[in-house]
Amino acid sequence: MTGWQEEKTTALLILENGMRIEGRGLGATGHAVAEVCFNTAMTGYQEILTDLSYAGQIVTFTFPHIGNVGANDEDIETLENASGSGAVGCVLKADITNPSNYRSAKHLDAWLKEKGIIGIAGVDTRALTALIREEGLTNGVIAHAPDGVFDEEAIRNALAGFKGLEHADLAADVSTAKTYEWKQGRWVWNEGFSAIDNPKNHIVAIDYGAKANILRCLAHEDVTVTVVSASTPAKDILAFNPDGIFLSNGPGDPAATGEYAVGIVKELVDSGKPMFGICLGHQILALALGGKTVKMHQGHHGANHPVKDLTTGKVEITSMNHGFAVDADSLPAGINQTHISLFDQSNCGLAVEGKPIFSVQYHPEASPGPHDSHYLFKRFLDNVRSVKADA
Ligand SMILES: NC(=O)CC[C@H](N)C(=O)O
Repeated sequence: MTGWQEEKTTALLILENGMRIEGRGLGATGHAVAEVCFNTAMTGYQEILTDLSYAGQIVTFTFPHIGNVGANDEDIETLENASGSGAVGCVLKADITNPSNYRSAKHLDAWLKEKGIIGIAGVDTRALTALIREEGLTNGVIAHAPDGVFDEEAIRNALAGFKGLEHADLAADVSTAKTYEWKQGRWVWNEGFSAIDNPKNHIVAIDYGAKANILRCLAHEDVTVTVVSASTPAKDILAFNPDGIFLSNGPGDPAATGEYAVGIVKELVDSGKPMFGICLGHQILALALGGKTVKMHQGHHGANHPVKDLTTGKVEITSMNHGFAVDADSLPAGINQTHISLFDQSNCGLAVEGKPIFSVQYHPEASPGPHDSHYLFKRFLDNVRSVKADA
C-alpha cells in the first residue's frame, strides 16, 4: 500500500449495508447523507459535481486522478439562479495532486470547501464500484472531521433517517425561482464563451435543475432561451409564444414530480409546439405521454456510454447521468423508442409520431463528455424552423 493508512483517519464513508470505509478528508467538513453512485468519466470532475442532477448523491470517481487540472469558475454547470446545489460528496482513490493547467484558478480541495462538498480520499474505489454494480445503488453517509473525532452515532442515525432517492421530488428544490433570459453560447478555445447576436428563435426552457451547457448549446443554435421555474403553468409558458419548449435534466425521481411537472408537460404536448427533453426532461415527457419510469439497479454515470440512434442506425458515444429510466414497454402506441443503450438495451430516447416532439435520456451537451450527440440540438432547431416555415 502507499502508506496512507499510517496517517490519521479524517473521513468516513458508511454504507447502508454497514460497511465502514476510512480515509482522508477533503473539502467541506461535517457529514452528509445521500445515494452513493459511481461515475466512470476520465475528465470533468467539476462539471460532474456541479451538475444539479447529482443533488442528493455522493459521486465515486473511478478515474484515479481527480483534481490535477485544478478548479475554475467556468467549468461549473450549476446555473447562477438555481435554488440548490449538486453532489454533496465525492469519493476518491488518490489524494488530489497539485493542479497543473493553464485554466486552473484554485486547488480542488479549496474549491470543494467553498462549494460545501465533502470528500474522502484513499478509498478502494474499484471495490466500491464493484459493490455498487453487484448490490445496486446504495445509500451512504460521508463525514469529514479534520481532528479525526467523529460522532458516529449521530452519523449513523442520519443515514438511518435517509429515505433514498426513490419517491424523492428534488427538481422543485433546485429549479430557478425567477424567469430570465439566457444568451451565452458554447465555450470556444482561445475565445471563451461565445456571444450570440440577435438570435432568430425563441425557446422556453423549463428548469428542473438545468446544466449551463445545455442552455449554451441551445443558444448556439441561434436561440434566445427564456428559463422558467419547474412549476410555471403551461398557459404562462405558452404566453411567451415560444418557437419551442425545452425540458431540462434534474435530480430525483421523475415519478415524484407529479402534477407540477407531468401535468404541465401534458398540456404543453397538446399545444403542438416543438419540444425537446434531456434526461429528467425525457423521463417527465415519457410520464406525460402515458409511459412509466423505473429505478435502475446501478444507474448510468459516465462519458463513454454507447447509444444507438434507431432512426439512423448510427452509434454515438454519450455522456450519461441517471439512476431512473423510461420503461420502453410502457410507451403507448404512437410513442416510438428512438435510441437504446448498447450497454444494457435500456431506453435512451423517444419521439411522438407525427409531432415535433422528442427526448433523450443521455446528455448531448456533454460537459463533460464526447460531442457526438450535439446533432440533437440541431434536430430540435430543424423542427422549430420547419414548424415556423409552415405557419
Ligand atoms: N441527469 C438527469 O436529469 C437525471 C434524471 C433523474 N434524476 C435520474 O437520476 O434518472
